[in-house]
Formats: sequence, structure tokens, C-alpha cells
Amino acid sequence: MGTTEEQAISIRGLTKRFNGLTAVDNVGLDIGTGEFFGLLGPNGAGKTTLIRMLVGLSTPTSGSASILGRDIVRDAIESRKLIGVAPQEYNFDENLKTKEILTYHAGYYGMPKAEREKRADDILDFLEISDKANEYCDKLSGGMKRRLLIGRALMQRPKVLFLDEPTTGVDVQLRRALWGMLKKLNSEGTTIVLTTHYIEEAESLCGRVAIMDHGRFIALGTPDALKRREVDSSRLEFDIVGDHVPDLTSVPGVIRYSLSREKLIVHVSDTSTAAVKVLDFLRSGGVAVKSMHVRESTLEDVFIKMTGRELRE
Ligand SMILES: Nc1ncnc2c1ncn2[C@@H]1O[C@H](COP(=O)(O)OP(=O)(O)OP(=O)(O)O)[C@@H](O)[C@H]1O
Repeated sequence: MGTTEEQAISIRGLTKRFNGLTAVDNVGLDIGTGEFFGLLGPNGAGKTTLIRMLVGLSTPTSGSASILGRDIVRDAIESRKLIGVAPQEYNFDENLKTKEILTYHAGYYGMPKAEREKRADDILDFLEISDKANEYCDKLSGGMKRRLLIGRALMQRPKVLFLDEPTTGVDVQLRRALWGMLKKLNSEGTTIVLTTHYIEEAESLCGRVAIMDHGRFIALGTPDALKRREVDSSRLEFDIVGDHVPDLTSVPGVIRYSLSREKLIVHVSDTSTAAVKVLDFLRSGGVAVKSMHVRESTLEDVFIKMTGRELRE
């Protein structure tokens, strides 16, 4: 991939240091236009710092990056016009009402009054908070504030949308509703970059993800490819009676297994065929099986395999 305009984001050797701490460490990446890209990683991995540099809120210590061909430092004003940002923390002026937050914001971007009124109405409608248009924003619930943060980022019709943990603290139902809204925006052509702790969020939304740890990308690819490349495709968990089983490695599809306290975990390459074979093998070996669960691998498994730690401490 080149570094020309077809890239929504192009990053080269980007680094940020804070008094001896390297928060983002020589990162390189291209994100194509129209991608839905996820940055996944534990607290302190450097996700927010990376986004803050890309959106012009923090100056890189070294390296470079561009948004649709505009350098984030040299062409900062141009590049900022192309993006929308929903930060992790609410930062609304509490003296403003919901709709005013949107119209004032678009005013900074020089949008004419009639257009910004209409745009704000459309966005409130899209985010299903039209009935709160005239409420003061500090009266809104957490979930409504989350939607408003996204709505504000959409006002200037960004080509690239940055969302820093857009669903933190919202309930499962709203999270799914927000996912639907974000998918729609992406399908209409907006490039989206989001950071998240939620594995299901990255897996459900993102075409590609980068897993970050200690300021670096430790894995990059589609969620499926990462799971295939980095971990066994799935594992079977059996509750059995006793602490002995015949050697399972002779069963086709079995990669490895472990047994402890009557819990047998079998890593297999193809769940659909291996599950039945393992079960038959155990039964013919005289092992009483109380229950069996299939657990598909997740991006969390990828992270654990690569770092030996869990994503959420
Ligand atoms: N302004 C700052 N001054 C000093 N250190 C900072 C500053 N901002 C971030 N850091 C440090 O840089 C590292 C990366 O932080 P960052 O917020 O980018 O991580 P993150 O992956 O976004 O984490 P989280 O998921 O908690 O938001 C952390 O060790 C953090 O303490």
C-alpha cells in the first residue's frame, strides 16, 4: 500500500514520549478509506495517545502521519477539517442544551446557520435523541451523552471518524443500538477508527484490528485471521468423573489437551468433527462425561497468547 490519498490514515514511525515513558513506540500503519478499524488493548497500552496525535491534540515526539494525504503537523488545519472525534470523557458545556451543543460545534467549522440547524435535527433523529433536543445536556443519561458525543463528531460530515471507547459505561442494549448506528455510518462511506476494551465490540464491528500493548502493535489483521493465526480455532471443555483419560492426541483434530480437577480442556482445529470424535473416544475409554461446552476463540485469547496477560485487569 502506498501513502497517497487513497489511504484514510497513513502512519510512519509515530512515537510519543512523556518524561521518559514511551506511550506510543514507533508505530506504522495504513488504514484504507472506508475501513472500520479497531485499536484494542489494555489500559495504558497507548491507544488514546495514538488517537490524540492523529486528531491534532498532541504533538508527536517523532515520526509522521497523514489523514487523506494531509500531514497531521504540517497541514494540521486541513487534516482536522476531515475528521470527527468523540473523546473518551464527556466534555460538554453544561450551560448548553443538547441541540445547541451540535449547532455551536458546527458553527466553529463555519457551517451556515440554516444548514447546521437541519444537520443537528437529522443527527438527533439518527441517534434517537430528538426528544431531548431542548434539555440541558447535564440532564441526559450516560447513554444519551455517549450518543451526543458521537453526534457532535458527525456534525461537520467527517470523512474519518475517531471514537475513543464509544460504548464505555452504556448498557448492553444501547451498546448494540450504537453498533447498528456505527455500522450504518461506515456502510455510507465514513472511515471509522475506534478504541475499545470490549472484545465483542471489535469482533462485531471492525474489519481489521490492531492489538496494542506497551505502545506497540503486537498483532494486526482481520479478527478471523488473527484468531486463526495466533490461537487454536476453538476449545472443548468437558466435566468428567475422575482424573484420568486415555491419550487424546491420537484423535484426529486434537491439538493438545489438559486435565485438572475433573475438568478436561481439549484444543481442536475443527470443532464440528472433533467434538463428536473426542466424545466417542472418551466414552469408549470408559470415561464418564457430565457435560461438554464448546468455546470459540476470541481476540482475548490472541492477546493472552501473545502477552500472557488478560485484556481487562
Ligand atoms: N499527558 C500525559 N502525561 C504523562 N503520561 C501520560 C500522558 N498521557 C498518557 N500518559 C501515559 O501514557 C501511557 C498510555 O496511555 P493511554 O491513555 O494512551 O493508554 P490507553 O491505551 O488509551 O489506555 P486506556 O484504555 O486506559 O484509555 C500510560 O502509561 C499513561 O499513563
